Amino acid sequence: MNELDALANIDLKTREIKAEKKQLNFVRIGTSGALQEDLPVHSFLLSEKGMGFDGLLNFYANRAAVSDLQLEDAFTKHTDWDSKLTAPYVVPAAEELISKLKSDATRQGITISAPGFYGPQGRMLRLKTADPALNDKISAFEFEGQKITNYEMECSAIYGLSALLGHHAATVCLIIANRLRGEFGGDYKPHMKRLVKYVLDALTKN
Ligand SMILES: O=P(O)(O)O[C@H]1O[C@H](CO)[C@@H](O)[C@H]1O
Ligand SMILES: O=c1cc[nH]c(=O)[nH]1
Repeated sequence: MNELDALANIDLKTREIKAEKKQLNFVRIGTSGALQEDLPVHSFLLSEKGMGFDGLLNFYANRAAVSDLQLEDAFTKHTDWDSKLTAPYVVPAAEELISKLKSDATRQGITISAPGFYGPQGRMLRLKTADPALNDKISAFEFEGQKITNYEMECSAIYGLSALLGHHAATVCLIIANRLRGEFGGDYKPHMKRLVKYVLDALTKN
């Protein structure tokens, strides 16, 4: 994100920040695991908010200005969040992109970006997780009608840095597994092609 912003908004010869800033649009197309039982494998999930378990945005000044602090507070209380973990941050997607990408073909929700695929998403092989009930608490969480729908690993950082830098971002993921139903989609490439076409069509119409 910083590199892409630098290409647009820093004069690389003089190393000065340009007076007039260019606003970029970022749309992440990814894969994700569902955290709600009614979210089918191979459905398209549009992330209205990104919730970071990675702590990235906490390193930046003014991060509160772009964050949904009420939702963060409700979530940390609901999960009895361990203070030794990084504080979760929540950043909304750009409304302009959400309205272009939202349709009957998408479901909307809050997406958690985890800093790892195993423990940070509640998966256990030989190692047990610190709070084995965390995924159940996440699926049960509701704030002002909003629910957490899925796990992946990049959305929240893209939303957070875009918002701080004045860019627009959205994420649409193909659901490739439903953790609650124990469903795993197998070869998802044809469905990913469908999603890429859907996003390109939605962004270029009108
Ligand atoms: O969405 P893509 O880029 O497929 O990446 C997803 O798959 C990786 C985990 O296997 C994570 O990076 C997650 O976000
Ligand atoms: O469950 C999943 C699926 C894809 N990517 C993730 O990070 N988690």
